[in-house]
Amino acid sequence: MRAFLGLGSNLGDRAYYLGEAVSALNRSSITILSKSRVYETEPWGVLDQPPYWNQVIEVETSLSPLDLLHVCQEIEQRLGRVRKEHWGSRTIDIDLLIYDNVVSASKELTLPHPYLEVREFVMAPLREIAPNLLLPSGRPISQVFGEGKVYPL
Ligand SMILES: Nc1ncnc2c1ncn2[C@@H]1O[C@H](COP(=O)(O)OP(=O)(O)OP(=O)(O)O)[C@@H](O)[C@H]1O
Ligand SMILES: Nc1nc2c(c(=O)[nH]1)N=C(CO)CN2
Repeated sequence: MRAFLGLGSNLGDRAYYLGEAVSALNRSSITILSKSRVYETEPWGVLDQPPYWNQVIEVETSLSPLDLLHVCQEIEQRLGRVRKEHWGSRTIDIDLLIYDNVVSASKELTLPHPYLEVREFVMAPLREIAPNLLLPSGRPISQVFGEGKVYPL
């Protein structure tokens, strides 16, 4: 199945953390189909934190949504992610944005990602690699812009 993952980092060597996360995802059960450019983005939600670097990748995977989530969380742990405040700074964050047409609303995994369409740090890289995507809301991605300024590196 195809899925889109959102990567973000705003602590430490952001390029290192994004690069390590992408290469850690390129494993037996996950094939990376495409990667967006990296974008420097203004913090969303909690504003007084360092700017992020964000990227979106498209993958093909045989993993279930939950197993894919757990792989992402394992990579976050390995890259030293420490959860302090919600939406706070982190070395690396890997979110499941979209997984095929799956809609799930469990606390552990909500799909599509609940903030997908309101975050320009997600929409800009996603629009770059999937310009004809029809969003879960039914709107074409070319017509949907989230909040926040983004600057492609
Ligand atoms: N689509 C999803 N992708 C990633 N995590 C999810 C998703 N849906 C629910 N979660 C749950 O959200 C919990 C908190 O994740 P995390 O701390 O990364 O949130 P955040 O990245 O700070 O905020 P946000 O989820 O708004 O991006 C995780 O333990 C995970 O189980
Ligand atoms: N620019 C930007 N802002 C954020 C980000 C992020 O990845 N990029 N992640 C958050 C929590 O997931 C909260 N705010």
